[in-house]
Amino acid sequence: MKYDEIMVRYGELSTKGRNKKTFTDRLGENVRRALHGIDQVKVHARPDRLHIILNGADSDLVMERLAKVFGIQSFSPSLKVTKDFAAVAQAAIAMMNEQLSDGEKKTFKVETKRQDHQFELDTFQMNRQLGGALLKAFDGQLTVDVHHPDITIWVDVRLNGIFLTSEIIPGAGGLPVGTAGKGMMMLSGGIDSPVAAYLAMKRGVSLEMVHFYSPPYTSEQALAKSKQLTAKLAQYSGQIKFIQVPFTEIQETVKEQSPEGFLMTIQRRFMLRLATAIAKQRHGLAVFNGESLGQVASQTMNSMVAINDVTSFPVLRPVLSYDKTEIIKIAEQIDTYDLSILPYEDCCTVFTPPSPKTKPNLEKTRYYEQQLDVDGLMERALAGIKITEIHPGDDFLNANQDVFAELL
Ligand SMILES: Nc1ncnc2c1ncn2[C@@H]1O[C@H](COP(=O)(O)OP(=O)(O)OP(=O)(O)O)[C@@H](O)[C@H]1O
Repeated sequence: MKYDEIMVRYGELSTKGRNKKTFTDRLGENVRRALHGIDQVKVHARPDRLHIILNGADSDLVMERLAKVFGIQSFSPSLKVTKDFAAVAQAAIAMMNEQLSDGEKKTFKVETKRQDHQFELDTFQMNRQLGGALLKAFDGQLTVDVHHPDITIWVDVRLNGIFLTSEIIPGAGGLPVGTAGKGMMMLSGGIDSPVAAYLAMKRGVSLEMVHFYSPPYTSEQALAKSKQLTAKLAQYSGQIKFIQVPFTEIQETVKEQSPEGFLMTIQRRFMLRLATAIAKQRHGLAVFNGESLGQVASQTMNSMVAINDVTSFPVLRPVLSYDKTEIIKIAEQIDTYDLSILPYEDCCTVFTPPSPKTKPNLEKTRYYEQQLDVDGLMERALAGIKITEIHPGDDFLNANQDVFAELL
């Protein structure tokens, strides 16, 4: 069906009182960004609803992109007709036709809302007359059920025309990305951190990805994979800055100079210190990671105490209380799982000792770390940072197809 408009209902943001305009403006901007390249559409973010005027654009494509924009409760593809009952009836019959296969019997109701009180029919009259027209057109196939209908035709009599829809499609929920401030996401190539990133963005956080890599111990493919995950996540937020931080010197030094039981904790402290320093430079308000309580040695509360010691920034862990199976389920939903399980060598895996401490002692950790040139190592890692801007749909893996084929 050739729809004229997609009508969008706001999610939680409609409860935000005086901040509402900031939220609706931001959502409007995010929707425009998500529809980038579909030039003929017009987006109007009004206080009560957001309207996307299609001007002939493919409604399926628009809705596919819209389904990934946070801050939307639901949306409905709509037909627009002139303020004339015959035109309304014709559009409703066409809509019903789409929903009924030959000879199928269904129940229905018409539900009208009227903004234009000058229109000749009130809501009750419209419900009755349009219901009658549909019963006549689909004689024997349709019966009215006002309580639990199979199909509802919603009619909205507005000042600029009459809009009809028969579908309410659930949106992504959450809050518009950007309304909760900026955070630094520690993104590995694993399963958990992309899911944590998705959940943080869902609560309105605008993320920049911080990725530690250790050439030659980690390969170009491992880096490409993290970038590809970022491109997937960018579908939910628009472009994302990807900050790659060289971590080789730190890992080699820690491995060489620290006792084996403390390698992991000290490496993690460097990661968090670097993520905090980057957040400070780039006006981020918090650091996010993909830790889930008790999952591995570095994710016990004792380890968190020893690692968190290096920062005064909030370290937020969106998947903290999720089981692995729950995390995997989300990863599958957001289509990051297949990428995450591609075999690759993470900088942590390469340097992880066989038996890291699950209860590292904070004083001893500090003591062993003091033996290292922490400031120099930090300075050189920060000086080697490279930042790229990643857009939804960017392709890093196919650009590396040959090397990737070797991995599979
Ligand atoms: N190379 C890396 N670059 C950036 N962040 C990292 C890197 N490795 C680990 N992290 C961060 O530390 C968290 C814990 O890492 P770890 O490897 O212990 O756990 P994980 O549960 O396997 O997480 P993931 O599946 O996200 O890799 C990750 O979720 C991520 O936020």
